[in-house]
Amino acid sequence: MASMTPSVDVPPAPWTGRFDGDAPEHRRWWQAVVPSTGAATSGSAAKPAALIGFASDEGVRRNKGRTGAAAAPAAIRKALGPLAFHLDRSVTDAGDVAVSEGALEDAQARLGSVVSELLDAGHLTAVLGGGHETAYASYLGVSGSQALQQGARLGVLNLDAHFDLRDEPVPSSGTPFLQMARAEAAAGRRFRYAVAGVSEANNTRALFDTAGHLGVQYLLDEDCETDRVREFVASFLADIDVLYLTIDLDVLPAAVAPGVSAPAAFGVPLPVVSAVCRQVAASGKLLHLDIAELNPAFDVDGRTARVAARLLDTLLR
Ligand SMILES: N=CN[C@@H](CCC(=O)O)C(=O)O
Ligand SMILES: [Mn+2]
Ligand SMILES: [Mn+2]
Repeated sequence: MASMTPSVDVPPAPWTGRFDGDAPEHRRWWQAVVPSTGAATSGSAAKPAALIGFASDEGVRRNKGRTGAAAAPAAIRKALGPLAFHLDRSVTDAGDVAVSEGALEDAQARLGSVVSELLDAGHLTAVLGGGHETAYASYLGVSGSQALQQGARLGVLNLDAHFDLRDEPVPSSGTPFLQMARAEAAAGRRFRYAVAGVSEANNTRALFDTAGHLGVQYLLDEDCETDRVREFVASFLADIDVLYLTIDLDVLPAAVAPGVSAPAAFGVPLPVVSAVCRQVAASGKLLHLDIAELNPAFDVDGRTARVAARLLDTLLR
């Protein structure tokens, strides 16, 4: 008898999409995804993937942004459902962790526990955010996993127009990577953090200084041409054992990703972001990923949700 993974607030709901038939050659995501039992079961060689939603607006609200990201997990599942399923791995849906009445820290801790548990059961975990406060919850999950406890060197790669290294009294969508830096220092580990797509115009001198002090490796949006990003990512991957990839959809140009809190005037082109996803997926080092900052209230005909779904499909190949 299948049981729900403990600690989620919203159990997995049925997926929907176009129906072309029951045979394997007709399969789409909505027909392939099964509700999570917490245990990893896979008939194929690749690790099974587990999707977990983080229905959170609280980080963006605290960061003075445009709220609406709590509706993103459902919007991403809706965009993924009709896509043709070409994956070599099985995919389970663990449902959502939700933030209630401003209790962000509690929800981040709970999502962290769910992620650790799914990682330790042998899954490739993928969180559907939520604002970028999702990243600190992801980090809690990754840092609590057996892989890290056993000494694996973690790298955090962020595709984002922003550093999200704000030094604020209250955690938000603007602070997750400074929170990680402090937690890694407290654990006596080196914080390996790289950001591709940083917009100089949208990060203050103070944020660049913090990045400098922390030894953050970054590439500006204007320098994100495919070969250069490929080299940047390859050199980051060379120095780590396991990767946590986080995609803030505002790394993309506003025309491609209008449904975010802070749309990018410049942005990194989708083919470049997609190439990074393929590179990361092929590296064998991807431990965990998340996709953050989708805001369906500002989306145009589901454009941003479709991009999120397409990138997830690429990453889980
Ligand atoms: N996740 C948030 N990132 C940005 C938002 C910037 C903005 O709202 O303009 C930040 O805090 O820097
Ligand atoms: Mn951003
Ligand atoms: Mn961000």
